[in-house]
Amino acid sequence: MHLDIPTLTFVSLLMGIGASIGFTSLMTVLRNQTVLRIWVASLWIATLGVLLIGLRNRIPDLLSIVVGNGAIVFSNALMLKGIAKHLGQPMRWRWPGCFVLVYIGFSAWMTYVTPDLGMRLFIASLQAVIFDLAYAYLLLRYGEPAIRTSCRIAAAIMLINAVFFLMRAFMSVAYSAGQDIMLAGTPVAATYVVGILTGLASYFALLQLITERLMVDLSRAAHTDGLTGLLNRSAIVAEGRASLARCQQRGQPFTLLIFDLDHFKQINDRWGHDVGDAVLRHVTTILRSGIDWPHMLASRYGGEEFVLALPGATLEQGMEVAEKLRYTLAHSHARIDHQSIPVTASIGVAVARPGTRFEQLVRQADEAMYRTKFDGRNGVSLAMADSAHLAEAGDTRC
Ligand SMILES: Nc1nc2c(ncn2[C@@H]2O[C@H](COP(=O)(O)OP(=O)(O)OP(=O)(O)O)[C@@H](O)[C@H]2O)c(=O)[nH]1
Repeated sequence: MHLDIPTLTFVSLLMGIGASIGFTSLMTVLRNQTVLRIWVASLWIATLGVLLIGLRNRIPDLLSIVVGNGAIVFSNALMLKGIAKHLGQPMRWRWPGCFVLVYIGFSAWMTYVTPDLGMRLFIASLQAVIFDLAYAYLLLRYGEPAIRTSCRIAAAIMLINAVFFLMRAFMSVAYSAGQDIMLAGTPVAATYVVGILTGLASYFALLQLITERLMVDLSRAAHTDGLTGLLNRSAIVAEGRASLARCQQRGQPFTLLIFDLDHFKQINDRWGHDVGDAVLRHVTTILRSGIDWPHMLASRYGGEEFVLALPGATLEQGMEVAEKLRYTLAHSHARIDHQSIPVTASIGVAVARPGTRFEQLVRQADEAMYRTKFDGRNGVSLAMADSAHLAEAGDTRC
């Protein structure tokens, strides 16, 4: 077996074509993954670059060296853009764009003005090192905890890539090669073999990034309400049960609030369902910005009904939170399409007793909430058992 550079370039080309086809077919299934589109474009452009470089001596130098290397550096910039997008970071084209242009200019200079294969190889390797370090930096710096495993693995592969390209930058080129990379000699050929392996690892790293992101997105979608982003009904029941059990084990109190928007049907009937939806989002914003309780669980339980679980909150603290919520909602009209829509809520509060199950607590708070509706809405009521408890203690709030 003779692993010369043309053979290795051909293997790289086949691998690039295979990976590009594979990622393209994946894109047809995962249509809404815009990141995948960017990476697919990057892979095809890199493959084109390898093809043009591989056709050295068969096509003009302008195409083989300048356009070929330009395609590779542009594909690297696209890969960076995709990684930034994957991590939810905006990336402006200014610096990567300048880098690409300077690199292309340099390739042309080193081809036509002062031809120097060694220097060309050195700079080409250095640009790869810079991009690999940039990928790894982004992945380690901005990978959110939920997708950290795939980010760390990908970053490790990119760092190995960077080390490999750094070694290639200092490889000596055979004297007899002249300006032809295909004759650069055994040390450079050996780096091609390593490059094929690390390239393969990079494809798997991309797949892993996409897979972990999809799993996190799916799990989030299964737990959250699409309109408000709050927990959905089944998620609050599951998480509420666990939270209540923890509080009961530690002997801590646990209070639950249910609130239902008043006359919500009238909002829908008068302004339409879109405005109704916007009102639900407005209520969510008030909830998120106005109520700050450690480890609070907030959920849209049904249509215009919300549940708040307050682990560690006593009855009195739960009542305070409920009153604050009622007051804030009643004094913050939803401003939608230049209209000011008054929003009030009827709230029910229940505190867990020893052995109370989460579902029981929800039922008790729900009954209290219906009493608020009955009493004229825009108010707070306690569950029966809790009212009796407060009355015994001489508190008249119930
Ligand atoms: N816009 C919008 N409306 C919803 C959604 N889910 C449920 N609704 C509407 O919420 C309204 C609830 O009406 P009702 O149960 O009569 O309650 P209400 O008008 O708030 O009256 P009270 O609860 O007695 O104060 C219905 O018109 C539902 O169509 C939703 O996701 N978006």
